[in-house]
Amino acid sequence: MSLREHALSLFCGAVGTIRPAPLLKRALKLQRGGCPQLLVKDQAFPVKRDLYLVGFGKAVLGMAAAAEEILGDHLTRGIINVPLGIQESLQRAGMQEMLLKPHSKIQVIEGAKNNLPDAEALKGAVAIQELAEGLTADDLLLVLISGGGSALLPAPIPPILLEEKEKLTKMLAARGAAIQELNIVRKTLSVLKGGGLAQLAHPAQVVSLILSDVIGDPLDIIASGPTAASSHSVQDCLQILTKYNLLHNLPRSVQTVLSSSPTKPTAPENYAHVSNIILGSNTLALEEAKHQAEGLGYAALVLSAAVQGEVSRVATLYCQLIQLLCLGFTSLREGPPSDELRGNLLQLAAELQIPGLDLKEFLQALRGLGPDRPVCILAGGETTVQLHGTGKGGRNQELVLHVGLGLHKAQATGASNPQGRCEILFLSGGTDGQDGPTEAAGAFCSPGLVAEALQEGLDVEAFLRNNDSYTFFSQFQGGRHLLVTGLTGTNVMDIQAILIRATERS
Ligand SMILES: Nc1ncnc2c1ncn2[C@@H]1O[C@H](COP(=O)(O)OP(=O)(O)OP(=O)(O)O)[C@@H](O)[C@H]1O
Ligand SMILES: O=C(O)[C@H](O)CO
Repeated sequence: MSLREHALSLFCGAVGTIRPAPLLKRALKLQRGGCPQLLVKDQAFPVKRDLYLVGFGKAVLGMAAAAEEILGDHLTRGIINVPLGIQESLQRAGMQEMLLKPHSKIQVIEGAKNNLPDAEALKGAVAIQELAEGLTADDLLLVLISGGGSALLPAPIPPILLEEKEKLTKMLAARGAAIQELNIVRKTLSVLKGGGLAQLAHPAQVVSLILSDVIGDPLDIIASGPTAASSHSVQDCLQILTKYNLLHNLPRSVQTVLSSSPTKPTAPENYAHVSNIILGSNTLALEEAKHQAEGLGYAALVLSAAVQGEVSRVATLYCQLIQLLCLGFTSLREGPPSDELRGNLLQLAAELQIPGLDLKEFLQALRGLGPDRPVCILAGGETTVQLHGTGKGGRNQELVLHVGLGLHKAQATGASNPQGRCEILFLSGGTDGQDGPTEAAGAFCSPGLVAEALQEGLDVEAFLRNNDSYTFFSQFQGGRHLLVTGLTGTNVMDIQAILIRATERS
């Protein structure tokens, strides 16, 4: 099998393991009988009277289908907001288990085309708000949450208009704001985010089941934390708007809301009726990919499930790591080139501040890998892209293009070229199957990409300058290097894989 086939199979295996149905079936049970109870992991919640379900996010359709199967007749009614086209896409992909059955008690609202809030998503948010407001102390509200939930649950505080809020979040994203920053702003301007939904559902018992797509699994940031106590204040929001130079151009409506926002978030004791439970995350996906890589004969290591930072800096980290791995396949394993690369890598990792990453320890583990086995390094997380061009792309495709360029430059300038002894493949893909506003999940590259593209008249650097990675990969060798999976119905951020094997013994 080619490295590319291996990489694809690892990616699909990783995504398979964080599919909503298996996750939910493992975590959620209904104990029937005189006084039924909802069992979630090791917690029990009595179902005193009616059981309602709401949900929002890219993975929520499959979560809802599995939940309805488990809850059966005990479910009174549900509403979920899911991405536009997801039912058709899953139907086409034959993923029946992710679809609701005919006569389901759950109403599905599709919206947020290209992950942007729109009128349909707003309609869904209003319906969810009304359901939550009507609950009593005898009701239980099961909330299904996954990434993409922010765009699918827009409820701007009046007089802010949806378009105004959308424009502001778009500007923040384009200026490179991280998801934490973006969602702190969204929370301040929203009725349902930042714990708003949980407060409206009070006094009902609220149980939220969450698929995390944010580094470190912070409950108050994932989907902007509609059922989590917020640790952020309006002051934090103002700081972010100042940082991105947006404070002085705010619409009047936003200014009005900011000036009348409470200075402190709702106190945690007001969340006694809420339980937020994480069901799955990027870590789980990487564990599965590692397991599968080992099955394919690789010596596999997970670098981190929290890779973050500006996309070109992260690409440099991966390029240096690849160079170092290639040295492992040559007689240059120890000595000056290797020491220099190690030093550079440590510096870069310190700059990127990847939470929990002990690169020294990782490099030590790398040294321990046998010299003859192919190597697979896995990582996950979410990079940030500063949009300065007008092209079409996503952070995974842009990362892959940067890595291709970096490997090309290293090849061209390296005195002793360790890449020559290895076959190398790099993959980066979004587990949701959609990288930015494109039809691809990500892309693959190997060190020959830049030279081969030039033969087709494609200048990689020009595409990068215009943030046009999708157009590049669509044109390059007939789109062969795009990773296209279709919407997967799940979402735990992005996954990267580096696969390397020796082409000759050194
Ligand atoms: N032309 C482009 N080139 C590179 N990246 C882009 C481009 N256009 C948008 N992006 C990036 O795509 C990201 C949005 O992609 P996507 O819709 O996949 O969001 P997401 O973060 O996965 O969403 P969620 O976390 O809500 O599921 C933003 O980080 C944005 O900067
Ligand atoms: O919806 C969102 O806010 C992002 O996907 C992070 O959870």
